[in-house]
Amino acid sequence: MSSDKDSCESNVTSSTRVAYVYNEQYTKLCDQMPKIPLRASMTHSLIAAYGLLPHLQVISPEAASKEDLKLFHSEDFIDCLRRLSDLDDEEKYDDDAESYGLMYDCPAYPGVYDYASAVVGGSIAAAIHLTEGHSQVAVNWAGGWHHAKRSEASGFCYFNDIVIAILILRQKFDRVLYVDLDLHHGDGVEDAFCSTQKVMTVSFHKVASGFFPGTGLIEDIGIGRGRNYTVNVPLKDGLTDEVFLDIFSSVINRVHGAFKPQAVVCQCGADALHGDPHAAFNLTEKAFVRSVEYLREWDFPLLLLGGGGYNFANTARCWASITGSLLHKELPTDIPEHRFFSDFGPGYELTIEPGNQRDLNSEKYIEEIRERIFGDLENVEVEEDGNPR
Ligand SMILES: CC1(C)CN(C2CCCC2)C(=O)N1c1ccccc1/C=C/C(=O)NO
Ligand SMILES: [Zn+2]
Repeated sequence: MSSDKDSCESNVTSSTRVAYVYNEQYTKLCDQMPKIPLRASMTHSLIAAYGLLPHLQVISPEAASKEDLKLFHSEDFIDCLRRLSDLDDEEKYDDDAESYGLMYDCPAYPGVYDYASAVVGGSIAAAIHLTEGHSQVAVNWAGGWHHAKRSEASGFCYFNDIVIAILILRQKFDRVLYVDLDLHHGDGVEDAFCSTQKVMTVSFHKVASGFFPGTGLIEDIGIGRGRNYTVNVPLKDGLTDEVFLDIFSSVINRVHGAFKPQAVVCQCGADALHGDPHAAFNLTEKAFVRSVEYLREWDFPLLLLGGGGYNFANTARCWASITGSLLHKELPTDIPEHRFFSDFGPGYELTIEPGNQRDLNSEKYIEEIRERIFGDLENVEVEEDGNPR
């Protein structure tokens, strides 16, 4: 006779369990990223402080091997990053470095190879967890580095963990949907899959003159066989939760109907939040939580990744809120006492205030881009293949 506990445990099936990539060494390594110091620990500590760890299936990652990295990156780029990462500062920059983007925004600071390959290992572990059917949702908040190219670091992204995770999902799922919620265009992932019908990339991001990376225009819809399988939703400063969720749900609904994805990867870069130093959009965590809830409703394998996010307390608030929502847990508004409590002042609350910048996204503008995207999606038709998931 199983006890209540056993029976309640047994009804945690693969479809309700949420896999969560974490181990102490991994998080300490991610904490060392110069531009986001301690952000990984702040996110994990808040999730732990809300008592969510016992409800998560923690998966401990290993660093990606060179073979793993070669699924997407060129060997010469991998070798160069390895070499530069082991040097200390003086003889750091040879002309190789420049051609691989390993200067300026992406310095090959000591240990960057270990950090970047650990993060790829985290997203690989999450993707494998989904292809093996152990859970329907897997989360790697330290992942999401969407700008990295095959042979070039870019925008503070060194190895593209997202592309490699999608390639792994593609070993089992015929059609994979990639959704990018980061403030910046997910150019590295779009470039990797712009000429295939097997991966549809949908990026919601700010477009403005001089704003990085400068790509992701509405007319960029993919090339060759991949034409119409790239979707870009260019948005302007002042975006609100309501306007975002309206365009998000209408576009994603059409994408779902046209592309019929069998697995979804969603990059949840939190630099689109109000309070981020970019000070671009007025979004709160509700925009992210509701977007993920929307994707969750389709109940196919879902991989969630982090990305940008330079107001570290707000980034932790956003990703902890998403994690709570995945577990159908209502999190109390008051931030629990924990190691980083003092960073959550002055309000010490989980919710983020909406920004009040003027919204440059007029109704007319939003209607124009919605109609344009709907028109392009009319050209997408996938035959319902017989393959099981
Ligand atoms: C160096 C960081 C990554 C940090 N950062 C912070 C510093 C203070 C305010 C924002 C940037 O703007 N950065 C960038 C610099 C050059 C090019 C790209 C990015 C960001 C990319 C990104 O977030 N993609 O999703
Ligand atoms: Zn970003």
